Amino acid sequence: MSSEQFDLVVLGTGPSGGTVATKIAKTGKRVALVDSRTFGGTCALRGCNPKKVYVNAGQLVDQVQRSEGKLVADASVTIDWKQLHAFKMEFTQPVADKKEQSFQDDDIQTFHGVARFISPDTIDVVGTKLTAERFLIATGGRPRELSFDGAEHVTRSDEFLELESMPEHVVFVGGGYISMEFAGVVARAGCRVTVIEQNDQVLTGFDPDLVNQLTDSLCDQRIQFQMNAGITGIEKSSDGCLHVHLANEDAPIKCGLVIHGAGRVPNIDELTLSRGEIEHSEKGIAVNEFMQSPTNPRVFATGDCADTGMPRLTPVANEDARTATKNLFSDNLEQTPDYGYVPKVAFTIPCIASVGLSEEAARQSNDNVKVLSDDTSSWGSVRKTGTTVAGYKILVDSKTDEILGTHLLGPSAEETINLFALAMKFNLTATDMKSTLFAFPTFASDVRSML
Ligand SMILES: Cc1cc2nc3c(=O)[nH]c(=O)nc-3n(C[C@H](O)[C@H](O)[C@H](O)COP(=O)(O)OP(=O)(O)OC[C@H]3O[C@@H](n4cnc5c(N)ncnc54)[C@H](O)[C@@H]3O)c2cc1C
Ligand SMILES: NC(=O)c1ccc[n+]([C@@H]2O[C@H](COP(=O)([O-])OP(=O)(O)OC[C@H]3O[C@@H](n4cnc5c(N)ncnc54)[C@H](O)[C@@H]3O)[C@@H](O)[C@H]2O)c1
Repeated sequence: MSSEQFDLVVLGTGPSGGTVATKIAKTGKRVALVDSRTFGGTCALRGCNPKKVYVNAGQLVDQVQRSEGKLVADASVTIDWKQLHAFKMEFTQPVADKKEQSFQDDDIQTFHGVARFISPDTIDVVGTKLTAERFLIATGGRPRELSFDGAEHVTRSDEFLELESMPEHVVFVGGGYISMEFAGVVARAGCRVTVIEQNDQVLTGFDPDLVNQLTDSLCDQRIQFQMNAGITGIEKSSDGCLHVHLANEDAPIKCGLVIHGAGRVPNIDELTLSRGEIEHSEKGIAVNEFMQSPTNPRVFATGDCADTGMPRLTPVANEDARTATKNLFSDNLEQTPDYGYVPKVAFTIPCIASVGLSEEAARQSNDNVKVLSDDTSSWGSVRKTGTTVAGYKILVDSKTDEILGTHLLGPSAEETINLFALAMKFNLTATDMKSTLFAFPTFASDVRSML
């Protein structure tokens, strides 16, 4: 077994690991970077970026179809899944080689394989021992294991993004981000969709009233919901069809594909963390406010694998990375993350977005909550797009004028929410926002009418 010594070994090449490796290498430290899959991580290869290509296709078809007889004369557009996949590959295919080359250009030594701790200061990567002064664990997340019979027939999100055709009927397990985003596209591709959710709301974490407005509109578009539903098993018949059995239904749902959208968990099982004396739980690797392991101070963790209590999103992974970069070789640990108010967007059709407190949380912590809300589907800005689903809910402290939370549904919600994240981070009041001139006609200019 060969062995090598580094200042820093980074596990994972996603938004958090790759960034830290590059920044520390530029300070002259000897850095190694390990990944068990192709270089680039989830966001660039199997998450945000390729997903957005598919969502763009779905949104385009949706808008054209809604605009027939208004903006366009003929709405006969279709999604060719094979062509869409090929277009997605234009974005994902070059990533691994480009990333690895750029790491190597920065004198980072790259390793391929599963990293496992064999002691507090050494990992093994397929037979090579890497010893280091510091480690950064940034191994991300993976789909939660499903416990029902036939779970092996469920297609994971990364496999979904490699498919070149869609069957007539697609079932999604879970009604969170992944299912609701992909379901919108699959439906616009002409397939029938069933979303099976174990709870009584899909898209938990978003405003329930806006979610209901969204799901009501989706039900008209070949998407059906099975709420409070438990899957007891999936069987595959000899003709290749899948039969999804639900606890509360006699007849199984017959479909061609079942997609996993039932949540992700920290990807830490293979790391043999106990041998590295690294505290962890099912919520991820324990870290203090400096992103450092409390039980092995040479180890830091960032992104989806770290137990920070933050949403598992790319901007959070980026902020974790900024924090870890500052602290890894600092004599005085000082840098803590500044997450501000993390905006969340589900790229449904149309998008739903949120930043700050929910109405329920705001009312629990504040007696002066003023709720500003409306269905904006009749507003001119929305009608001009052909969209029929839009709304907002803004929570303001009636005494201080502070914006406590903002929830948006409709065209450009994914962009407009960032205005509120900025305003809330820098303590702009509702009156400050209302008195700001925004270019017209834009969706931002609606903000003045909302407040
Ligand atoms: C389908 C999908 C869509 C998403 N869309 C969005 C979105 O629109 N917006 C958003 O903000 N977030 C989105 N996310 C979440 C986002 O991708 C993650 O929050 C982000 O990638 C986390 O970055 P990370 O650096 O923590 O880990 P990752 O990007 O997951 O990278 C971890 C890397 O570690 C490697 N690794 C794992 N185990 C080992 C090991 N033992 N040894 C060596 N290497 C290992 C993996 O191969 C991987 O390359 C999406 C996720 C998915 C799955
Ligand atoms: N736009 C974005 O920012 C974006 C997009 C995709 C993924 N992500 C990230 O990836 C994570 C994982 O996404 P996800 O959609 O898999 O999870 P999720 O946590 O968003 O939603 C999972 C849903 O599945 C349900 N569920 C779990 N087990 C079930 C079962 N056996 N039967 C029926 N329902 C079940 C849960 O009740 C929940 O509603 C997200 O939490 C987020 O961090 C973000």
